[in-house]
Amino acid sequence: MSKYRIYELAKEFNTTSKVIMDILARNNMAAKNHMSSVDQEAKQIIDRTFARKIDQPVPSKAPSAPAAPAARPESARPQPRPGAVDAPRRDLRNEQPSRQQQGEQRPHQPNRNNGTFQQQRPQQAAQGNQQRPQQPFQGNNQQRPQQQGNYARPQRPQQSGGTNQQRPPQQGSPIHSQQRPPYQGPRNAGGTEQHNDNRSNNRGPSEQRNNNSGNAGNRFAGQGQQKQPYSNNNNFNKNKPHGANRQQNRSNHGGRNAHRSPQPVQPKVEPPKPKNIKLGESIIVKELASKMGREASEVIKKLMMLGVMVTINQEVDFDTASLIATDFGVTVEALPPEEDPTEIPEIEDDEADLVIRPPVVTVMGHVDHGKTSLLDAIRQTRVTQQEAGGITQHIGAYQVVCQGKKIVFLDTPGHEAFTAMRARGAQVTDIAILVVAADDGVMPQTIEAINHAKSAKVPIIVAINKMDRPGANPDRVKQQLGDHGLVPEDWGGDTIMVPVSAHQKTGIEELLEMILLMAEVQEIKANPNRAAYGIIIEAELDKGRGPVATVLVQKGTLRIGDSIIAGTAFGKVRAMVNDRGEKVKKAEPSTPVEVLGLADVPQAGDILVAVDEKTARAVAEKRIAKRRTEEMQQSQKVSLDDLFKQIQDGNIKDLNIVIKADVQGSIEALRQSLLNLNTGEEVRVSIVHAGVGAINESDVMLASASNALIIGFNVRPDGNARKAAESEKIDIRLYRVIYEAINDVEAAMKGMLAPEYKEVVQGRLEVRKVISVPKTVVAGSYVLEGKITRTSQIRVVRNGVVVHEGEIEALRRFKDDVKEVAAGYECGISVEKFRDIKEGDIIESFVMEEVKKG
Ligand SMILES: Nc1nc2c(ncn2[C@@H]2O[C@H](COP(=O)(O)OP(=O)(O)OP(=O)(O)O)[C@@H](O)[C@H]2O)c(=O)[nH]1
Repeated sequence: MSKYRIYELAKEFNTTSKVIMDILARNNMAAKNHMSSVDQEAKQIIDRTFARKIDQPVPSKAPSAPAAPAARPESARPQPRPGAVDAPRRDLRNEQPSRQQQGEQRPHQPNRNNGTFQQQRPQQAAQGNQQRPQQPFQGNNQQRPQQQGNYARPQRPQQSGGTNQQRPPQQGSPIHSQQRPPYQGPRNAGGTEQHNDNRSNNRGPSEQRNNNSGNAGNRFAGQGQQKQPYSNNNNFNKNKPHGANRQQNRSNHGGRNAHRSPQPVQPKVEPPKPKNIKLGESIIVKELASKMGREASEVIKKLMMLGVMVTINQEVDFDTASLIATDFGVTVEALPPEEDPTEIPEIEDDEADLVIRPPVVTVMGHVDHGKTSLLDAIRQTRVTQQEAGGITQHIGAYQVVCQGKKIVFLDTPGHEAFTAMRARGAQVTDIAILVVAADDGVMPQTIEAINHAKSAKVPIIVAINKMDRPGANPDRVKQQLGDHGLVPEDWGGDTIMVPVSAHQKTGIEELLEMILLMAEVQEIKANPNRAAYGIIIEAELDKGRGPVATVLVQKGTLRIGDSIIAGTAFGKVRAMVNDRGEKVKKAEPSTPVEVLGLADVPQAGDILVAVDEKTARAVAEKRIAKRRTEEMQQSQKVSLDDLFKQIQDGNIKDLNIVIKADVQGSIEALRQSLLNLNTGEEVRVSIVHAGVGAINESDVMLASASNALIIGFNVRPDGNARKAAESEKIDIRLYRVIYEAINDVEAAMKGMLAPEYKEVVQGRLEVRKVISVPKTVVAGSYVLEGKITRTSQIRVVRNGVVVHEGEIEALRRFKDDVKEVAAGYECGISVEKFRDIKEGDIIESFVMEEVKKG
């Protein structure tokens, strides 16, 4: 008969000897100690006990198999409890083959619950063993669904510091579950006994308060069982890792909440997610997100991925917004552009209504290459000579006739100061004549002119001027132009180049023919039968006639009586004068005319449109309001405070200027020249306002608000403006020569440039005697080192602390005023506005020297 020692059995079932002895004791088989031997019958009981445990169902939703209990330290293992040891069963299973190999008689698994052990312990059976006898061994705890709810329930982790004993059996109720955070791990870090985990139940006497083991466990299980059938299986938890329990507990919460949730759970309302949205030209990120039913952060994230860094309140343009929307699977529809109340919608002309019109030509080129001379030559040969009796009027543009066809020349000879005007000229121009002096060749402004024409997509005809000059070298000019993309026709290129002499009036005819040829090729057309549309070439305030604007009509026909608007000026065409000084009743496309009747002086480059009177007035008012706002915003940017602070901080300073002049051309010249002074970084010229006409009170008030000076060119301030300027201390400068104005401003800027100073200490003196005289205090001092001069700045230092800094009132030796006292000499000093000088004070003399910039 086989004998088995207790400790051997314990080892075999991977448990303690005490567990084995307890099992045997319950079966009336006493064993003294772990060395005691037991017989085969006892071995079978132990076998059955542990085999039955294997068969006990395990919840189906239990997490994946926990770590083998064998891996845990002995101390962490559960105390022996009858029929409740889960740990060994796993090992037992693992060991089954070996036992079978040994030929052990194991009870048939399905029937093992009917064994003696079960029958002898009805209480145990009530805990669940009887309820699960029929379950076949699955070999997988997870396939045992019924146990899930019950085993987990008593194991719910307690709140930190809590004990199971204090808890009612319902401690794992949904309310508790909801109130507790799902994981209390960190709080328990110092003592796992706070877990209501069965693993910790048997760690020590004190910890057993918290556990469900032994009677407590059974009682607890029993209570649970009364409510729920499988509560006894709480013991399974003993071998579950913390995580598994917590996870299980969490999974149970939902289920129980579903049954008895006292608090209604608000379903999360998902914002609607439209499939299609409409977008304007731009949209704020926040709005875009809400339109798509998304979180702004999602949109920002997508934008960031596109490399667009924006905040929630920033705008993105239509294209960017469309990209983002597409990314979210939302289709985008473009909203029609919002109507700008300051804009007048342009009329689209029907192709069939277009007829040939004269080309508009601009003459461009470097300084002194002969633009004016060429224009004069053309005018003289074509206007004054051919149009007998016609007196050429200088209105900024004129028409010539060649081969019975008209050509319009814009009379805007170039100079650096006219760059802005010239750029505008290129926009109204059909053909650009580039004047290049045959002797001088291509110069910087020649290249600039080429670029202007190219950017305006205006074809260029080159006039190689001054061909009469001895140094004329047209081939060199052609070569230089070739380097800039203008290859002459005779060299295989497509640029027409005509050698001319403005002086000798040679080549003019050929040049005009070439212009007509190009106009033909370009098919320059316009619809004359519609409301007039043109550009302001020049505008001025005429003493007798009021505002006079030279208009180049581009489309439609302008007639006397037409209601017109140009920029902020509106009115009715009262009279029109052509370039020959003749009064005309209508002006067709490509006709330059002087227009009288506007209420205000428009700006060069403004678009003139003929509209009904009501619209003209309304739009003009809106434009005036818009301009005022813009001017206000501009002037607000540079307040006195800001300027002062910027100077102090050494930041960029703004020299604000208001320009008033007699004609628009002068304004443009002044503005451009002044802005060209903005080469350095220290002072920036800013034109806050520019207008035609006398300097008025409102100009002074604007200058006052924006800390600006006023430059008047060929204009004078009126009486009110003078008074206002006096009271507001506004500097008004009046000029008759543009360059004088520019020179003055340049000088003022240099004066304004903040010079950098550094302190240079000259000497140190010691105050040895203080003498009070009726009006001042004289400090009898000795020059310790260096020197002191009458113009030195001084600082009085007492015990290392500067008590005063200022200037010298008097510097004397004996009774004579002196300019300078050197080291080793005595002198008498009185300090300006400072009488508190004391014996022993040190006087430091220093000067501030400007740091020369390289
Ligand atoms: N020999 C000669 N001299 C010319 C010819 N055309 C112009 N000049 C002279 O060149 C100088 C400049 O001529 P302008 O017509 O004033 O030149 P511009 O390009 O209009 O000059 P800005 O208006 O200052 O840009 C004047 O002294 C002209 O007399 C020419 O065909 N032959």
